[in-house]
Amino acid sequence: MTIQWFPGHMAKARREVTEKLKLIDIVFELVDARIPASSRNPMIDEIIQHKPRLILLNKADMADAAKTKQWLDYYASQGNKAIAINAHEGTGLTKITSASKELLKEKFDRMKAKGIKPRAIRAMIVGIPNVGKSTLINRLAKKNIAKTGNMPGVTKAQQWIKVGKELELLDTPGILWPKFEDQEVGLKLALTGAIKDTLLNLHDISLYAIRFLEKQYPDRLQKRYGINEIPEEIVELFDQIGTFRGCLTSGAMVDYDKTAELVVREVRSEKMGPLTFEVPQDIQAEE
Ligand SMILES: Nc1nc2c(ncn2[C@@H]2O[C@H](COP(=O)(O)OP(=O)(O)OP(=O)(O)O)[C@@H](O)[C@H]2O)c(=O)[nH]1
Repeated sequence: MTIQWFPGHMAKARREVTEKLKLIDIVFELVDARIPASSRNPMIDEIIQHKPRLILLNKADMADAAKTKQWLDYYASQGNKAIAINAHEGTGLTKITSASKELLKEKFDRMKAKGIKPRAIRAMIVGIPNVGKSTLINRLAKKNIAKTGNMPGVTKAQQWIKVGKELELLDTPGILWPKFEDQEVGLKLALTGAIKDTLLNLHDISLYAIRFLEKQYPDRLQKRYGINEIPEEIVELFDQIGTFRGCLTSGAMVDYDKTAELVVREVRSEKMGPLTFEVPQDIQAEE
């Protein structure tokens, strides 16, 4: 599902997350490991304020492992705890509870010192559309969905999911909007499936993908499309790809629409191998 965001939707989404923050100890901020910066909500720090946060780099199976490591090191250097996960297969999920405990140690120690009975850590997942929130919730839930509607201050019944003995997760995630203002961010979001193709020109997306592969993973581009030497002219490159893969019109000319669609589909579908579209240096350069 991809939402069309308007100011009214954004305000409502923000309100819903803010409301639920009162119920939880920690936010699990889900981002796409292929675009950890571009898949964040631009106002996330302002929205969650000082609430402890665990960053989860999801879809790590589709990302370049060496670059995921760079991101994890970067977050650590910023004093943020982050974990790479694959919600689809369930990889990395066992670390979520231990990392949450570590982040909340002081708070829970203080509660203990005041004589408050130990309880499970309460968390909620937030993230932009399609980042894998429902997949993660379902993975963590297994069959342990418990209804606990009578918590103080809760008007609407909240469903809590028990994840082992030490963690409880709100069953509805906070859906926040992605960044829109930056053209490059938009292209990355489209390439990873976070926003609809129809919102951007398919040729622009494929051009971005090709330029990216040419720069970062030229060997994969060459191998996949039988290219000996990458030509300087992008049209020639499209011609070679289209010819190699049989994306032709009835008159045996290269069909650029089909070629663009093929490239975008293959970059998205892991046919090119795991890819990461941005590294921490990109955002550090902006800062
Ligand atoms: N390869 C891979 N795919 C994943 C992973 N997590 C989720 N997906 C896929 O990503 C797509 C979106 O996942 P959802 O769980 O529906 O995402 P969501 O954030 O709940 O989406 P919205 O309902 O739009 O907010 C689905 O096709 C999932 O199968 C992962 O770790 N690896």
